[in-house]
Amino acid sequence: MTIGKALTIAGSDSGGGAGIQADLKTFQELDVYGMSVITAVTSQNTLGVHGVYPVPIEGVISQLDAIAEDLSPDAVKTGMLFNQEIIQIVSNKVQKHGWEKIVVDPVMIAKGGHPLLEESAINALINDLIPLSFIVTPNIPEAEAITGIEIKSFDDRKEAAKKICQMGAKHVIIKGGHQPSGSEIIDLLFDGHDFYEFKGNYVNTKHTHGTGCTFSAALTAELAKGKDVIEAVKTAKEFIHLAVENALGIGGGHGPTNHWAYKRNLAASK
Ligand SMILES: Nc1ncnc2c1ncn2[C@@H]1O[C@H](COP(=O)(O)OP(=O)(O)OP(=O)(O)O)[C@@H](O)[C@H]1O
Ligand SMILES: Cc1ncc(CO)c(N)n1
Repeated sequence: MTIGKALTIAGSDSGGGAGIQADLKTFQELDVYGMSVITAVTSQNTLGVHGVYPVPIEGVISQLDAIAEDLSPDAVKTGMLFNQEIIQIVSNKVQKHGWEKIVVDPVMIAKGGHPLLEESAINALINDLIPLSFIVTPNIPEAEAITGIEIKSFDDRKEAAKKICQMGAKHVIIKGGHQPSGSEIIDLLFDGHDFYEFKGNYVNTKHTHGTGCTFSAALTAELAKGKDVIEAVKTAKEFIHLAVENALGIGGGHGPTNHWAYKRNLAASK
């Protein structure tokens, strides 16, 4: 039996709804073997971020090298990278080890407003990581920070997507969670030539902690299985939609999504 192998390079969320924890849960649910490089430990719950503790750079290097020596990931995602030094190391190692299917989720700010990336690191993200990416998955504020384009309309989003591909990304998907279009949320994919829209009903809930991480992890899992980008985005959108629709109601703030929902729904429909 061959099994897809996916690696997440991201921060730990003690609350379990976002970051490394969301990524590994998602990989598991999509039948992909999950591995992790932890860049920072965060103390968080559904109410907010209490603290951020970056892993010393030697620790990040050592985790990346240990994986490269023995396990070759079929797809790799990056999440919270926190600072310029970590971004540059990740960029070097990705190139050195010839890892190809790189999904860059340019995590910048937690739902409650706490920064998860130092502002001085945005240039490193643009110069060192985006050019290596197979796909970048910004939300609207992240796309604005990367491109300097203020996104108010769908046309602004298209312009920002073009600019991100010009920076060297093979694909970009600008997610619509921060700007619902009526009763729908539209995620916009650009492959350098064409635009594709992925639509889903907007679910009126405050339980959206980790939606971005879960979406990009599902996308990475599908790429690790060898799916093409359109198929992978379709599955990722379905996965996150069901996860939000069936949120667990855990915690007093922005609760986690339901990582079991996609597989249970699939099993029930058989
Ligand atoms: N209320 C919702 N109902 C349905 N789908 C949603 C909802 N909120 C987000 N999504 C979906 O979740 C995915 C992530 O979108 P979003 O724009 O929220 O990312 P994000 O802001 O990066 O998340 P995070 O805050 O975890 O970083 C997208 O596919 C989006 O369509
Ligand atoms: C560790 C971590 N990564 C990403 C996010 C964004 O959802 C978060 N809240 N925490």
